[in-house]
Amino acid sequence: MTQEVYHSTDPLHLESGEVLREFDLAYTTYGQLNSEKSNVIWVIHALTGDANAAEWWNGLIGEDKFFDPANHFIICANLLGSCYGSTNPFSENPANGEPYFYNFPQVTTRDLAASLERLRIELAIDQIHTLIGGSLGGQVGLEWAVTLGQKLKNAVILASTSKSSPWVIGFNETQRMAIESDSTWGECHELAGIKGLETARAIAMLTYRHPDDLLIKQSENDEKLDGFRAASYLRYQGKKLANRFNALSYWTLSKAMDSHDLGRNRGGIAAAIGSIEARVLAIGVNSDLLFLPKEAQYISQKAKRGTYKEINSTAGHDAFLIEFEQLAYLLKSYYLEN
Ligand SMILES: CC(=O)SCCNC(=O)CCNC(=O)[C@H](O)C(C)(C)COP(=O)(O)OP(=O)(O)OC[C@H]1O[C@@H](n2cnc3c(N)ncnc32)[C@H](O)[C@@H]1OP(=O)(O)O
Ligand SMILES: N[C@@H](CCO)C(=O)O
Repeated sequence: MTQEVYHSTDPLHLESGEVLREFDLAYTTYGQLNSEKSNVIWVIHALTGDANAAEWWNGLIGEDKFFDPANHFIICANLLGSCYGSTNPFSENPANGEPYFYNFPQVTTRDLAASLERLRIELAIDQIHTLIGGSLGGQVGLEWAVTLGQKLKNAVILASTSKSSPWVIGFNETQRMAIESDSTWGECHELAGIKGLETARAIAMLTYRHPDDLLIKQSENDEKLDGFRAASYLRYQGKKLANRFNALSYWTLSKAMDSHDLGRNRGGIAAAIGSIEARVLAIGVNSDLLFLPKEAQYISQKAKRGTYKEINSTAGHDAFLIEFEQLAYLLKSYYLEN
């Protein structure tokens, strides 16, 4: 495993019209590029993930796992705006030498894909065998797949969509409202809005799970009036994220998710999906209440060479981070068929 930081001094022109004069992308690699340069697996993390894909996807990546560093060159970069080593709102703004804080520019999923493209060029990777990402990672993956053309062979898009629905945007807005209601929001330090972030994560968790999942794991054994397990679970999850993330990065990346519209300036989403040269495997989760299975099905239907497969789980949206055995099985059958 290697962990590196790519520093770009070439300005990144963002969709908003703003410019990032320079930026960093922290990235992790596992395994070696083979002599044919044909074994690249590029992983894109979700909203609060990091570049260490073999940690959070440990059932899928690692020795004797589906993506094995003995055979594959696996790479994952921390997304721009996130707080795990890439340029984010707490990074120094080269225009004034101060952290960006609330002046960090709006970044879109297309901008995030453009930053990954810079890293690909820097690493002289001419061919990506498989690009794989879930949720926000799937959105960025789709954006990148459109521009990669024949440099990409397979795009695996998990629990994601070609355009963020009003439902997704609505949930993201309630989470930002929670952050805004924190009296420390607006202050310039890493704990600004942190209590609000706890609430935001608690709201988000309800969209990442399914009612049946909570019924199985958080039901009460005794008859009580208060102190419910579901309540302590959500509070715990809020604190857990607040201990490893910050509200400004969360704000930035949730806005990026809202912005996602593969068809923007491309004649609509059907045309944009249809322009992807790679094979596309869209995987939905039957219990996903956030990114609905029909959104993944749509991607597979509009792709020139699309396949749809489904994870069966009570886990809800986050099943793509949990159901490793099914994922490995679906991937294996997909590669055998294609
Ligand atoms: C530096 C980094 O960590 S960044 C990279 C890691 N993160 C990512 O990549 C983001 C993607 N990952 C995720 O979103 C999550 O980790 C997931 C979806 C994969 C798994 O989520 P989890 O929180 O582990 O699963 P789950 O919903 O079952 O909750 C289990 C946790 O809730 C706790 N819990 C369960 N029920 C309750 C309850 N009633 N009250 C309080 N706590 C509870 C458990 O003790 C457990 O705590 P732990 O995480 O400290 O072990
Ligand atoms: N649970 C995921 C978000 C949903 O894809 C994360 O925290 O990154």
